[in-house]
Amino acid sequence: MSTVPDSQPGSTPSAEPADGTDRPGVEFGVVRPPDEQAHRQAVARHGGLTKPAGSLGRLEEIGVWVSARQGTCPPRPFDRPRVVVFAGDHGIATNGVSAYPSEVTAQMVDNILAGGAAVNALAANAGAGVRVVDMAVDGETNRTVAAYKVRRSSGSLDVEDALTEQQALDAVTAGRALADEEVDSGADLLVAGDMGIGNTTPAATLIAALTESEPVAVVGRGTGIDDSAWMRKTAAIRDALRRARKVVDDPVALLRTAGGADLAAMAGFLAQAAVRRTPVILDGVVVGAAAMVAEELVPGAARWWMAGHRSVEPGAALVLEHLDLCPVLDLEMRLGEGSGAVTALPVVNAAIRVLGEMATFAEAGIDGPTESEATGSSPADAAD
Ligand SMILES: Cc1cc2ncn([C@H]3O[C@H](COP(=O)(O)O)[C@@H](O)[C@H]3O)c2cc1C
Ligand SMILES: O=C(O)c1cccnc1
Repeated sequence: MSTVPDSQPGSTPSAEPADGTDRPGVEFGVVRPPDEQAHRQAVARHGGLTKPAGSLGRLEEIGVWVSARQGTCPPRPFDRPRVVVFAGDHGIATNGVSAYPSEVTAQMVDNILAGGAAVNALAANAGAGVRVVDMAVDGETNRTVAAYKVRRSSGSLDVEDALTEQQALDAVTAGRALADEEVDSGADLLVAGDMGIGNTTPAATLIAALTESEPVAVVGRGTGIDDSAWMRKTAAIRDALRRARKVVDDPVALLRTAGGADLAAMAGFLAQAAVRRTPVILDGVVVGAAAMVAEELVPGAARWWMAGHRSVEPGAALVLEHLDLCPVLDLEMRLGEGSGAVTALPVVNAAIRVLGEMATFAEAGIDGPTESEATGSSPADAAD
């Protein structure tokens, strides 16, 4: 069991400035580190299992990672993994930065609700439940889905802030509440997904701002844009970045300026998952951008996240480097929705079963390594 008690669900937004600025902030509890004792036990257990030391490669590291987050060795199979897909439109989509029209966002929300999206199939394969929330869809969704809706479409970030101050706070607070709801309902692994035409433009802008990169280093083809759309998208990132760079030290202001309600809610969700000591598998470039802001909101949160995959979007590689994360998979995926994260989940489950179910040399009556072989280090020893 964990030696550190669980943090309580999030407090309400503070009426007082929380961040040294003259405006109200959103309060998060403290992020505690993963359990070191469980980590050590898991490394030791891996060393005694009936295989040459280190032979299961990164599968060993992943099992140890889960043990340390669950505070127990061997780790438990996940009981209730949950995906929350954050849907929202972006004004910038009308500039021709996506290969698809904004109407697809609302249509895809219905598709996810009907079980027909990629994330539904991949989550079913991994035994994960899927929920979709409308943070800023430019259309009507049902009352349950829209319970946390902040506005219809976030602003066009090339010429205006994506959100007002209050909307940015409301969206981060909504994400925090959603993580609390899921954890309080028994979720023991969380995944954030994205659905929103145009959302790779704000994602790229946030990544450029936080990694001090130029637009051409972060811009990607998103849904599959052609060269002229690529140029419009790069120009939009450049224009948004001029304003975003001025607020790069203030995560809520950054989300207000160059994010959007969906990205802000994802950031609150990922930060609160860490506060609640609930492991997360990150998805691609959009979730990655939100994760980078979440780490600014709540330093140390990234220790509770693993990278499910390396999206082909160039910004995704910058996120992985910035957060020092090594992806489980590299399948040339570029979809979003949480699809890369739930594709990685069966591998994570495999790592859990290996650590929990394999026999030790002693149990199986198998000779251990000779002394010279026993000195080799195993991937499971890797620093966490
Ligand atoms: C049918 C369809 C399903 C999707 N599922 C995720 N995305 C992904 O692609 C979009 C981001 O790319 P861009 O910035 O180029 O618009 C978002 O909707 C994202 O969730 C989809 C896109 C489409 C068209
Ligand atoms: O990596 C992602 O999250 C991604 C890539 C392309 C389009 N939408 C999302």
